[in-house]
Amino acid sequence: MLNIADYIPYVGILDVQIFKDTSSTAIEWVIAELLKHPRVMKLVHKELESLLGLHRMVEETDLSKLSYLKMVIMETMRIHPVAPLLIPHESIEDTTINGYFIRTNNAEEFYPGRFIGTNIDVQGHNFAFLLFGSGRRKCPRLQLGMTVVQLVVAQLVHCFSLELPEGMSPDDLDMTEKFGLTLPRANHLMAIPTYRLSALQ
Ligand code: HEM
Repeated sequence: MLNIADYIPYVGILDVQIFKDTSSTAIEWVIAELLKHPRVMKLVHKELESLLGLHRMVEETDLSKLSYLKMVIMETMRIHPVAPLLIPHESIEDTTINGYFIRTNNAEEFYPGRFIGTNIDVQGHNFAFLLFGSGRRKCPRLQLGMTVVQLVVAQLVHCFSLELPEGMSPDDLDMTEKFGLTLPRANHLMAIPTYRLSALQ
């Protein structure tokens, strides 16, 4: 059995609290959402396999090609904002504002495909989506944070099939948050890994 929080080597090496808090929180939530949504996990595996095969690990230079994985990470961080004090909002009824249609109540639905065909990114230019803040006080380590989250998630998911502990179904997965300056899982995520890469078997 693997405690995902203990299995984040890049974060462990850099002994910087802010770095550990933000990046490891995001990584743990991404893996939790993937375990909760096996169909999305399959699509991430498919993207990784079609781009890299199963004979080598993901490298930093591969990340720009992993567009579905990036959407999964953005969708996870939209639902579980690492720095939650930028208050989240939700529409309580279907509405149109300045020509933009805003659907009711789908803010909590995990749907990475919502970013397809949009130019929404994490840079803080889209005020609907401010994962790292915006303007002069936005996160100065946005690039580092995103790169580490993408690389660690890509390597974990590419190298291992991750299964929930025996008898637990995706619907049983506890997604309780612990509110504070950051928004980690209330309980660490446990998963059972099996090697996928042929070189590692
Ligand atoms: C997934 C990773 C991360 C997320 C989601 C994140 C998010 C944020 C957010 C939302 C803010 C507040 C921006 C505002 O007030 O408008 C912030 C500020 C800040 N972040 Fe990050 N961060 C991440 C990673 C990191 C890392 C890795 C470091 C340092 C190694 C870092 C250092 C800082 C600092 C120093 C500030 C304060 C900036 C200021 O007040 O001028 N962050 N971050």
